[in-house]
Amino acid sequence: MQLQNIANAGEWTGLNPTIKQTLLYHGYTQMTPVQASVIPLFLAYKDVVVEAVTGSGKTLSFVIPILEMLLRRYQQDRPLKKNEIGAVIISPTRELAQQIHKVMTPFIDALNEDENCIVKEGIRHLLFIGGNDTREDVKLFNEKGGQIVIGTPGRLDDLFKRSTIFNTKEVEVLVMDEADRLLDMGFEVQLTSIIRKIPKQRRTGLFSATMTEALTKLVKAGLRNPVKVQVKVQSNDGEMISEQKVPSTLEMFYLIAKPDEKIARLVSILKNNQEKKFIIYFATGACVDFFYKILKNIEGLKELSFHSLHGKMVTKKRELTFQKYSQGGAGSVLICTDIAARGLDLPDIDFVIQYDAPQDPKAFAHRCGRTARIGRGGQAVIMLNENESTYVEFLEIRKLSTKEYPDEGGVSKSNILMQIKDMVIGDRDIYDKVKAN
Ligand SMILES: Nc1ncnc2c1ncn2[C@@H]1O[C@H](COP(=O)(O)OP(=O)(O)OP(=O)(O)O)[C@@H](O)[C@H]1O
Repeated sequence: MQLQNIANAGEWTGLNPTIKQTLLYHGYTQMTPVQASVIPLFLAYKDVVVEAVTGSGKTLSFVIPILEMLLRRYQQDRPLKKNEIGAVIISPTRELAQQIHKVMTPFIDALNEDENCIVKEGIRHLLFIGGNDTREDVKLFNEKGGQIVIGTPGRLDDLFKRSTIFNTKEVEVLVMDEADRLLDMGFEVQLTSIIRKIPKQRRTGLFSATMTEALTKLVKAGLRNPVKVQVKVQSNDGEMISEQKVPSTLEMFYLIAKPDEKIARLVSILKNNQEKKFIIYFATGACVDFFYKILKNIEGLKELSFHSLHGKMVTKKRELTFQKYSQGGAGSVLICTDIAARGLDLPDIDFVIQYDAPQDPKAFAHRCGRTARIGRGGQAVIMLNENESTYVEFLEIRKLSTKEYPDEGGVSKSNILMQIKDMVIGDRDIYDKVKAN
């Protein structure tokens, strides 16, 4: 595999004028470094394995080439028939798939509005994710087809197997976003099954901020002589670092607290930084439900607006929560599991708190990466119990965090515990959650 290390941004060149106009309209005046490297490679029909820091613009680096390659095939007089798919994008979570769909929408709208667009029947991108009715998915595709499909691996595999109306023989581009996560989540069987249905003569892209050894197998099975793109990050002292997974505009801290002090420290951070937008990670869905009920009722936090998100919630509720939190400003707090650790692009998050250390060490960087995106600043704190203090060494070795978060005070531990006790006694539902924890 060839290795390309890049650090510089660049001008948008050689793109369809409508696509370029849409980029400029959105204020994307220049390509980010990852885009400057990946777009030309993809357009030169190379397979790519892309490892670039969180929030560096990886999504557009595959969205743009997919659209350009689709237009190109129509220019070459190779249009797609109604039930033929030209590109498949696989994402590990429903939220991320929805986000990719949303990033692509303005480009497709602009192309469809352009009377000179070569795709006269219109370009359609369809979203196929778990939680929705598969019969609706089939109906939707059957009605008008879709040249680009975006989805979660289980649902895509299911649809491609279940119904012969999805013709994948013309797929030219396959993208696996957060590719390492797709494998970690145990989707290897579904990925292999999808890959088998797609022609070998395709372009494939694997994208993530963190790559693992396990991916080597997938790369060997699914990619042909790929170029590996690693985007270097400039550290504060000017050194170029390629192993860094998070941007240098991110300030990272840890704090060590006894179990009975931890919640008071959390309350103190929230109370003392009410002008910020937060995301807080917990280990399980039960913890999320519990802290959601508790935190919003704690004195001093009632002005904040809390939202909760985990995998056991139904899709509609997940969508609604995500939408409300995205629109919320200062004082919005998302309480969630690792379901919201990767890929989600919420540019105005100021503060990431990891109340529970992640089980998978790679999730650390992805969680932190929800803030400080595209040159903005941000802070991230990981809260550790005393018996987890070796985690600090792990962070130091990885050059991730060496600063201890100061105790901002203003909160009495015994008062917080008293409030929680009252809430637990008064609420059977919370009581059950406490027992479950
Ligand atoms: N060329 C550009 N100029 C300015 N902003 C951009 C550009 N490209 C993308 N962005 C913005 O940067 C933000 C991050 O992009 P994106 O979500 O693609 O990052 P990512 O690398 O996929 O991050 P993660 O690893 O967390 O998934 C988005 O808000 C996007 O709109």
